[in-house]
Amino acid sequence: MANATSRGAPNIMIAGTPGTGKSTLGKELSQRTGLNYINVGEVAQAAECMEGYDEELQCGILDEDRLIDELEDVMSQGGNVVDYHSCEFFPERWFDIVFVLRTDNGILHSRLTKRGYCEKKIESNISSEIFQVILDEAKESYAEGIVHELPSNTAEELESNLDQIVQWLENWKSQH
Ligand SMILES: Nc1ncnc2c1ncn2[C@@H]1O[C@H](COP(=O)(O)OP(=O)(O)O)[C@@H](O)[C@H]1O
Repeated sequence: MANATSRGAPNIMIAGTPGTGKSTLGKELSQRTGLNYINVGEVAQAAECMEGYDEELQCGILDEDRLIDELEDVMSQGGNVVDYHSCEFFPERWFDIVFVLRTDNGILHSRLTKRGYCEKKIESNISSEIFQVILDEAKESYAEGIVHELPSNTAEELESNLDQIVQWLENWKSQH
């Protein structure tokens, strides 16, 4: 079974409420570091890992077991940046570090409005962000010290987050 010591490069999880900037950060990080970017929502669609549709929240319902099977090989190899809103159902052994992006309510509201989400979906996501649902789930699911909260409101914060993660990656490489 692959673990951090047998992987040639680390696996990084980028989690957070929709609209907090996961794909913006994840894609840019991949470009700067050469890590493989995985958008879990897109993989799930392409590999038909959906098991229905939530009419109220207007989103697909993920078949988590199928998705995990689908990603197992690539995750075992290491060197991935994984973008998905939640991370509590992934195997803990997959990730060397988990970042949870956080965005102020007003900013998040305007990003989700621009995205064309219905009011119910916006409210549900804003309330999830207020109650830091994703952050708490991540903390409950991964070892202490693995989960890090990152502010994601401005271009300056994006740049600072990228710098911090690139620095962490350099340290990881020098230690493995
Ligand atoms: N740190 C940031 N500062 C300002 N705008 C951002 C930041 N991160 C993301 N955005 C913008 O917010 C919107 C949502 O970002 P996105 O990466 O698609 O979020 P997610 O993948 O979490 O749903 C996009 O329009 C993006 O350009």
